[in-house]
Amino acid sequence: MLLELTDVTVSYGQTPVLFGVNMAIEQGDIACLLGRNGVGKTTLLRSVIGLNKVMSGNIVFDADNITKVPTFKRARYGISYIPQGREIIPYLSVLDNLKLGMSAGQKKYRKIPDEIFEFFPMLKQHLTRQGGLLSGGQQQQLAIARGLMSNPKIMLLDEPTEGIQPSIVQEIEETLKRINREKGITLIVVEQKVDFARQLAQKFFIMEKGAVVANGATADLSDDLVHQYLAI
Ligand SMILES: Nc1ncnc2c1ncn2[C@@H]1O[C@H](COP(=O)(O)OP(=O)(O)OP(=O)(O)O)[C@@H](O)[C@H]1O
Repeated sequence: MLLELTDVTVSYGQTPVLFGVNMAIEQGDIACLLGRNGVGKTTLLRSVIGLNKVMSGNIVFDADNITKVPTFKRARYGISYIPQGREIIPYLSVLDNLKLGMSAGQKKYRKIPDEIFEFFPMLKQHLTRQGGLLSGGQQQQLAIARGLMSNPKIMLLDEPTEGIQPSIVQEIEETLKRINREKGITLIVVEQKVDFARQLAQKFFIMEKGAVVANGATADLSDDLVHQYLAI
């Protein structure tokens, strides 16, 4: 198992948000994390990268217990987090935004590796442009590329298709599949769009009220489950 969460509990102040989450991700998986607004999906990703403190339970990554390891060290272990809203630095160039990702990982690149531009050819044409001037879809691609710069084993993506036009969503889906296939990088993707999740991922986890309540192969993600846990 590459990543295993056991009985993970997280609170904001006195308010518990995750109640004993269990989740197991194998090396090479593409897993989607589904659930209605506010059930704790973002909190779960933030706990894995160390931005939310775990009150009880354990997070084991690549055979190491990382529950109390600080965020910067988790990046060195090979965990990359691409937050919702992408968090591109608007006044920095595309190149400088990419370089920000370099320092996070264990292996430090001295220049942007060519493969980044093979996955995202668009970035090469816009290297000197300010990040804030890119379209939403381009910023998302930049955020994923920046996440790759730390040479991760796993990437945690929070709603990578949110607010992005359908043609770019398709492109992002294909690129994520290539990153998984060609680099063997495991992906956990928080997603609202069930169709996108079904096409991208082989496995699903559904959350409800701070816990994982269903999981399995996306081929078995039934309309009943969608209705019960995801329909608004
Ligand atoms: N910084 C915070 N302080 C207090 N409560 C918070 C904070 N961040 C989130 N919450 C609460 O924790 C719960 C889980 O939020 P979280 O963002 O993890 O859910 P989510 O499933 O990712 O939702 P969404 O799809 O809206 O992003 C919600 O009730 C939310 O209001």
